[in-house]
Amino acid sequence: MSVRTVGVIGAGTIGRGVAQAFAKASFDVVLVDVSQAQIDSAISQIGRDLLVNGMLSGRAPSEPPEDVLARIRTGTGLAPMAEADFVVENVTEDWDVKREVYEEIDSLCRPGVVFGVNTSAVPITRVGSVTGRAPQILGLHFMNPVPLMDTVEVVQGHFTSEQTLDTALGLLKDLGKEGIVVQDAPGFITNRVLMLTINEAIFCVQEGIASAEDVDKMFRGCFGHKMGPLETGDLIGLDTILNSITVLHDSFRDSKYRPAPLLQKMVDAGLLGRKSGQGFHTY
Ligand SMILES: NC(=O)c1ccc[n+]([C@@H]2O[C@H](COP(=O)([O-])OP(=O)(O)OC[C@H]3O[C@@H](n4cnc5c(N)ncnc54)[C@H](O)[C@@H]3O)[C@@H](O)[C@H]2O)c1
Repeated sequence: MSVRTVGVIGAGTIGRGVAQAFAKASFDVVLVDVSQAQIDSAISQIGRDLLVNGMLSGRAPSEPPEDVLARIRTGTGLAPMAEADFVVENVTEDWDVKREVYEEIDSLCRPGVVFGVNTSAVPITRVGSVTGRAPQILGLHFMNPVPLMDTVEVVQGHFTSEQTLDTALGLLKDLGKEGIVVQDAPGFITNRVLMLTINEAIFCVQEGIASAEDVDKMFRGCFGHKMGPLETGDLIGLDTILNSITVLHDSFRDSKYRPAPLLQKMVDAGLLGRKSGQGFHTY
């Protein structure tokens, strides 16, 4: 099936970036959310981003932002998904919320339409099991901010077909992104490794081995990373880090994923990183 219209469900942090990336690459986009306020905020952020990124690139914009925005239609229910040739779901990371969405779109969308699951930890095979189209379901773990990150973790569920993978990898190429295929496992690759690293860095600070500033400085200076693990944790949100490492702990039942007590304490104190103004660093 050739893809012209992309359905994007969820207009939050990641969904708005996904909508922007597809519209910029000349696809027609239908962006839906349960909240009109989220849609309004998404559309104004996309407009601002298109302007700023155009200026930062130092090149004349290939297209005025209003032309890109004109390719994004919006709605507050799932009904418009009936028009989609390909769907990317980006709703809240809560299995009950996601399950309801998949049950509904499975009956709304044409047979053969592929569903890309954007999730940090929900198993792709489980999503497939609540639909009648498991071969057409795969994970598309976009990174934040979507328009600037050129690699996507593509997750093959137990029943995901090769044809589905080919369709998705081709679409990502159209967005100027490379998809890297991994198998379905808790946290996939990115979150499994990253969360463990951030959690271990938090243990080091807790034990007084080094300050948060020095831990981050070492990762930047010694390894050439753009950001250290604690800065990265602050960017993602320490509540999200705690949630993710807890999912890994529950899934593997392996004590190496136990959350650092200092991480739990900071979340209890409301010190969540950038979004609260204070985490391991001050913003
Ligand atoms: N934030 C990140 O850095 C990041 C990175 C990769 C993947 N993800 C994954 O992407 C998904 C979304 O994360 P986010 O950070 O954008 O969350 P978010 O909370 O910013 O946005 C979620 C959006 O989903 C909407 N929503 C909830 N129920 C809905 C429904 N039934 N129908 C339509 N919309 C609904 C909410 O109103 C909200 O706007 C999660 O599964 C998350 O794990 C997030």
